[in-house]
Amino acid sequence: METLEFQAEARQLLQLMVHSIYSNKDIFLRELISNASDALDKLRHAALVDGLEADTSDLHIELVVDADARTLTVRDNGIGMTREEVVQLIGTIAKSGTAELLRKLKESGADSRELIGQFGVGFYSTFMVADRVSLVTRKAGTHDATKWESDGTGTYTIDTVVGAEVGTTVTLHLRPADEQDALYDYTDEWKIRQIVKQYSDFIAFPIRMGDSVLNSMKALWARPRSEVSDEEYKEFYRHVSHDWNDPLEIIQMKAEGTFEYEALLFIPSRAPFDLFQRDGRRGLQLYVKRVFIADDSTELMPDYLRFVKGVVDAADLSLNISREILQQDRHIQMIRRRLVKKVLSTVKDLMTNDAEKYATFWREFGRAVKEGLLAGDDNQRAILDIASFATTVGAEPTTLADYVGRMKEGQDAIYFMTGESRAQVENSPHMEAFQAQGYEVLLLTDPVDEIWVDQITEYDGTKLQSIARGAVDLPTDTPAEPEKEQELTPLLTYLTEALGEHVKQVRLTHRLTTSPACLVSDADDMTPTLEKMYRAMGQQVPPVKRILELNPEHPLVTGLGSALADRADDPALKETAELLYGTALLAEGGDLADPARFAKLLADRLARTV
Ligand SMILES: Nc1ncnc2c1ncn2[C@@H]1O[C@H](COP(=O)(O)OP(=O)(O)OP(=O)(O)O)[C@@H](O)[C@H]1O
Repeated sequence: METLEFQAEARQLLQLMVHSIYSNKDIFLRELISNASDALDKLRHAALVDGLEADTSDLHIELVVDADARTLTVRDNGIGMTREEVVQLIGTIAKSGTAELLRKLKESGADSRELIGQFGVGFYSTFMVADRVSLVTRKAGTHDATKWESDGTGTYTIDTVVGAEVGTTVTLHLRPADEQDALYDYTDEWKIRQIVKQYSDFIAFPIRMGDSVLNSMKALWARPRSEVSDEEYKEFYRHVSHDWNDPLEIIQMKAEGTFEYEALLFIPSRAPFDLFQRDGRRGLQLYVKRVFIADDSTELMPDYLRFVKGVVDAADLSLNISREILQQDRHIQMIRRRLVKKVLSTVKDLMTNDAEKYATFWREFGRAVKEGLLAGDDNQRAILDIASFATTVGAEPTTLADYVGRMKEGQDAIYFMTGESRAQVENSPHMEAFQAQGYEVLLLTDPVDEIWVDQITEYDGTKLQSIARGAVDLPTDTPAEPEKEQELTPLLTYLTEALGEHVKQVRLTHRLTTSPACLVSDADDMTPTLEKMYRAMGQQVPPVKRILELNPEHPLVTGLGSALADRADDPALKETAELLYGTALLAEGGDLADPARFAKLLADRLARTV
């Protein structure tokens, strides 16, 4: 026998369990049954697809209570675990981001129940009700079994045993009941029946206690919506999603005819912590005629809808279909297309009928959904229709349709600006004329925004126009004064030369009202934020020079123009040019290439004025 230590994160999580942050302790049984059900699914699948030799004739879960010994045993004849798997799966928390989440959990205190829902604490929840837990498991296709035991503190023991059946048996040595603390007597058969009915009725395998079967085993997705209670849906959602929170929306679908399938999908009410992690949990469960085929089937949902959870039950697929074939299967592709359309149209309905739910949806998942704008399929328009964006008009996000409805007379484009934060974009000099003349501008600050605006140039016939790229002419601009501007031509030539290292062109603009200058990207060039993003991803991108635009009304600009006419060879001119460029960069929140030099130039100049 060996004594091993729990991994640090696992120990922390266990401690939280022992000190029971869940007010509802009954759920430990749901977790154990859920694991058992998964193990049974896996065994059936392995027998079917991988040709594993195993007895799958009577897959079931068995519950045994012993009031005298104060134990509750949950046994399944599913796939089981090897010794390595026990150490790996039970002794550690493999999921990335968990340490981070645990830290948050500690800090937040009150909110911990919601947060912990994201772990799916699974097996460890047994320590809420038991002071000792033992697990004996034998993997199908192997001979020896493994016995694991722990009191949920720092260590566990592990041993090889012989003579066990294939499958897993978990025995809980129950703590004394304490109903005031919602710790019930889990050797009470009635209590067990009630918990199973409440949380695990839909489990597809019989859950037996003595001679009776405790669950109805009805596939929830196959039952008409009117017959299923909200509670049942919620429990099922928890089973498929491992999310503690209630779903935001339930979508049920049924297709008959040449290709039949049923689907029960859920839109969560919260983004999982791993939504933007590459190894995050994603995909739907796939069944064929009620038989579980695969978990995490990413073939059924595009990546940008990776947060959608649920089950698809297809009638006409082969039971032993492999992952590779799934990806190519015409039927699967067709189902996927329909599911996507349905999810998008459901969100659209929320938009019209339940603004609050829609707002929650977009806040939690909008950033992911916008990735769909890059997917190059025919759903671009549908995604734009359900998207909303921060705007200079009010604190609430707006849809593109609403924006278009508010456009000013003569305005022919949807104006937007991308950047790293709302504050940065809102205060950027590019915004001045738009603000002054009352034009609404969308504030796009998600990294993905930088990319899709490059590919999508219009919405419903109205052009999308960045206010920080290319030349912008506002319909209400005051007409230019050609003579005055002509006077500045030598200055433009001079500055283009003097700042050649930093900018590709210097020109006049009407977009500024108070600032002397700003920087804009050429219509086809990469924006500085995008440049930064590529660099952060480790890609080599050559620095892109931008265009310096000057406000012909600003005294600094006109003054510099006259100074150039009077004393073209004054070295101070070049320094002023550099300061002008530097302030334009700072004003938009950019980074100076040589901050020390800028600071010195500025300090010298200030010294001369005090
Ligand atoms: N009865 C069982 N039979 C076979 N493997 C099991 C069994 N119970 C647990 N496991 C394995 O141990 C892993 C960890 O289980 P645990 O309940 O802690 O988390 P989980 O089921 O992966 O996810 P969640 O934490 O969301 O419940 C499972 O993923 C599974 O591989």
